[in-house]
Amino acid sequence: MHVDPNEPKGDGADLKRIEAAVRVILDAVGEDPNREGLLETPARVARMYAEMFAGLKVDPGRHLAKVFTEDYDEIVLVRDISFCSMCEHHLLPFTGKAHIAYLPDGKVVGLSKLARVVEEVARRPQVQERMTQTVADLIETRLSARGVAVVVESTHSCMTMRGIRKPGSLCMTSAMRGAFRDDPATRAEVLGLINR
Ligand SMILES: Nc1nc2c(ncn2[C@@H]2O[C@H](COP(=O)(O)OP(=O)(O)OP(=O)(O)O)[C@@H](O)[C@H]2O)c(=O)[nH]1
Ligand SMILES: [Zn+2]
Repeated sequence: MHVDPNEPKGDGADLKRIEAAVRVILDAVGEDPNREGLLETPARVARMYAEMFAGLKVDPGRHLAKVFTEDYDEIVLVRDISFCSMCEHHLLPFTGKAHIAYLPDGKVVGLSKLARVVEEVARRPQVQERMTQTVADLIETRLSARGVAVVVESTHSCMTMRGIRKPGSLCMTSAMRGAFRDDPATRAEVLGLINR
């Protein structure tokens, strides 16, 4: 099969089919997809969806494969990891911050890798609850952590721009595993650090 090296890469997404669908949508809302300002729009939107959904084709857990043996068994917390995901109900963005803490069991991971996991898990159509749990599951299983706490706070465009239209509303979700779930003092400690 001939592959044009200049053809935009869709990271697994079918750009041509997305383009065709966007043309249909423009037409259906009463626009003229052939007017000058909209000519390139279907291709732009196709690239945008490929980027926003790039996390569908990858295993975000691969970032947790490289670990460092470290004699440290207290909380590791990376706070304020910004992300942009897509609500699967309206295909509108929800954006905010994720906070990730874990209790290592003899091995720690590079701090940036926690942000890489969030970044990739975010790039899927989903609900915030599932995103929160997916991140927690990956860290718990790949690091065999004694505890994992994931707190996500975000603004859903589908609640601010349309529908109920409540700008400023914030949705918070959390997934607590291991000691953070079972031990109230450990849970209180991590929530104190996240909320500080
Ligand atoms: N639980 C949850 N709900 C979400 C998330 N993102 C969007 N929603 C909600 O999904 C729901 C979809 O409700 P529907 O009644 O099927 O759709 P709708 O008529 O567009 O709903 P409205 O937004 O109330 O106008 C809405 O209440 C959204 O606020 C999310 O991450 N988690
Ligand atoms: Zn929505």
